[in-house]
Amino acid sequence: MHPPDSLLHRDGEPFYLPHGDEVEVFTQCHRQGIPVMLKGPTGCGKTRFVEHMAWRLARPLVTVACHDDLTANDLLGRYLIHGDETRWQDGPLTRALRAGAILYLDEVVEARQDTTVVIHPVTDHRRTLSLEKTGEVIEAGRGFQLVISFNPTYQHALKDLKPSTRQRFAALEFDFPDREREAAILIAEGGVDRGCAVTLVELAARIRPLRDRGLPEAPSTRVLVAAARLMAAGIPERRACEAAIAIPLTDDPILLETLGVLIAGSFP
Ligand SMILES: Nc1ncnc2c1ncn2[C@@H]1O[C@H](COP(=O)(O)OP(=O)(O)OP(=O)(O)O)[C@@H](O)[C@H]1O
Repeated sequence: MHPPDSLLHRDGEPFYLPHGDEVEVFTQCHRQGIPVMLKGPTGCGKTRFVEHMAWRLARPLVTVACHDDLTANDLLGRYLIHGDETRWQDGPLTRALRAGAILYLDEVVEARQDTTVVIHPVTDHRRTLSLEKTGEVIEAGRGFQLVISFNPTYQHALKDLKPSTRQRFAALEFDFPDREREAAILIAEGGVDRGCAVTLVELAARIRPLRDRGLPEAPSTRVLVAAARLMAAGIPERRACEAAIAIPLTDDPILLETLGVLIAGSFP
């Protein structure tokens, strides 16, 4: 999965504004063949970071959105019937290994533990995968790297990674960017001017503490970018905030009213 063309720089570089040393640490992990875990809330730039790193390291990117029906065979591949013959079709893990790609397993805790175990042999010194169904042993191509993401707030006792899985990864922590960076992202991605970007960031700073008053999720950089894009496209500011920020965040009428008041205060 790659960002739409509109999000690419002219030379194809996916726009990513770093918050620390994550680019250097990831580059070294890639060089040393160390798998990487990205931890952080939804919409804070993890996917964009991987897209950016794949571009920087000139590796293909294979992305899998994990869910609880994902089976080991979905990752490995399966025999499919073509006319009267059966042919093996690689799954994303097998394809990524052969191509020396970066394999990004998004929201990996959603996948069942028996599924996540199939990644073990490719995350340690073996870097090989034994495909029982075809009898093949696949060695990871040069440049192959496994990256997983997870959002610690979604986590509960039944949905955690096994310690033996966790300890195979180096981890990078992500959070919402600081105000200056978030405003710069809204200008670059949302196409709004600085004044509007700063107002949106300040609005988010007022909304985020409402989590203590029952708001299920803090507004992410993603929803701010969406609001900025609607504004840049001519949708009135308050309507853009309501459509992109308030209504997606909650169904609770009292919280919606509070959000409406905060929006009206920011965009009078
Ligand atoms: N540091 C950043 N640089 C550039 N854009 C960013 C950055 N952080 C967030 N964004 C913007 O926020 C949007 C959402 O980020 P992204 O899709 O990477 O979130 P995510 O952390 O992968 O979320 P999820 O866990 O839901 O998959 C991006 O499309 C981009 O517009």
